[in-house]
Formats: sequence, C-alpha cells, structure tokens
Amino acid sequence: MTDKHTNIILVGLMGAGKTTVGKLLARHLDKCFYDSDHELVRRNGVTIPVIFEVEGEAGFRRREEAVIDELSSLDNVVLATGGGAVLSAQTRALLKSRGTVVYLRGTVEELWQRTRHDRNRPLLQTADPKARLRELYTQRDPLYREVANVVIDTSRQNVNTLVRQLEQKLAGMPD
Ligand SMILES: Nc1ncnc2c1ncn2[C@@H]1O[C@H](COP(=O)(O)OP(=O)(O)OP(=O)(O)O)[C@@H](O)[C@H]1O
Ligand SMILES: O=C(O)C1=C[C@@H](O)[C@@H](O)[C@H](O)C1
Ligand SMILES: [Mg+2]
Repeated sequence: MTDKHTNIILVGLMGAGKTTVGKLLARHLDKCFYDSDHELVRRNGVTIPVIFEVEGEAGFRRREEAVIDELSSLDNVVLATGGGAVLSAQTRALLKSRGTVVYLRGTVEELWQRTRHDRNRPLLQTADPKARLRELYTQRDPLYREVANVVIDTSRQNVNTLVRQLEQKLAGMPD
C-alpha cells in the first residue's frame, strides 16, 4: 500500500528545478529518485521533442499520465514530474493521494534564464519563448497550487539551500 508521506512529488514549470532539486533531495532522504521525463525518454528510446513530433502533445500527455501513475504507486520515492503533468485532472487527483506534493515556484524571468539555452523543451520552440513561458505560468500556477501541500519559492535560492529548506518543511509536517 502507498503511504502518503513516504513519497515526495515535485511539480512546477520548466526550469523550476524539479530534476535538479529532486535528485539531491532523494540522496539526502535516502529515497529513490525518478523523473517522469527521463523515464519516458528511457522507455521509448527517443527524446521528448521526437515524441511531440511523432505523436503530438496529446500523445505525449497520454504517455506521461501512464508513467506518472506507475511511478507514483511506488513507495519511498522522490518523483520529479514533467512541467505539464498537472494539466491532467486524473494526474492531479493521483498526485494528491500518493505523496506529499511540493510546488517549486519561480519567477518567469528566472525560469526563462534557466531554460533559454536548452532546445529540449518543445513547448518553448516558438518565436517568443519567454511570452510562452509567461502564458504557461498564468495557466498552470493555479493547478500547481491546487495539488501542492508545500509551496517553495526558488527565486535567488541555490539548490543546496532549497533542499535544506525543503527538508525542514517536510520534517515539520503532520503525519
Ligand atoms: N535554484 C536554482 N538556482 C539556479 N539554477 C537552477 C536552480 N534550479 C535549477 N537550476 C538550473 O536550471 C536548469 C533547469 O533545471 P531543471 O532541469 O532541474 O528544471 P525542471 O524543473 O526539471 O525542468 P523541466 O520541467 O523542463 O524538466 C538547470 O540547468 C539547473 O541547473
Ligand atoms: O511544461 C511542459 O508541458 C513540459 C515540460 C517538460 O518537463 C516536459 O515534460 C515537456 O517538455 C513538456
Ligand atoms: Mg526536469
């Protein structure tokens, strides 16, 4: 059975640090780390842009929903989810029931600085990627907040500080 408080699930926009913070947090808490994006790439043997190209965003979302269902049903994991995972109502319900959900929040400016040189994010391959990021922020911030038990502001915080802060918050949470 899945014990709600053995899993930590990270949500947030592209560049929020879910993968980076998640890996370090898992090491500190002695939990296994999974990343839904990495798992999709590993299982399908192609990059995320290729999945988007071949199956469209809808195809990617179906695969993402299934892999998050599977990974979140494990115990004692830190799970970094893809930035758009919360678009699925089914996934939102699942995440809330399967772990302590942490929203890593960042300003659009910072998220932009962290993602601008990376071509691996198909949703940002537009004429004005920063404006796109702003739109995604407006659309998704309420969804991240809806699922989150904890909201962490990542602005001007290095990864080590964030992990320490997160560990303290998690330790202080009721069972
Ligand atoms: N708190 C931070 N301060 C400075 N740089 C950071 C911070 N968190 C992450 N980064 C950097 O920002 C980039 C994006 O981080 P990361 O890949 O962990 O984001 P993500 O939330 O997993 O994004 P995605 O949803 O696209 O997978 C990386 O180069 C990482 O080193
Ligand atoms: O924000 C999003 O919709 C995405 C974020 C990434 O983590 C990947 O899951 C993919 O690039 C889509
Ligand atoms: Mg990531």
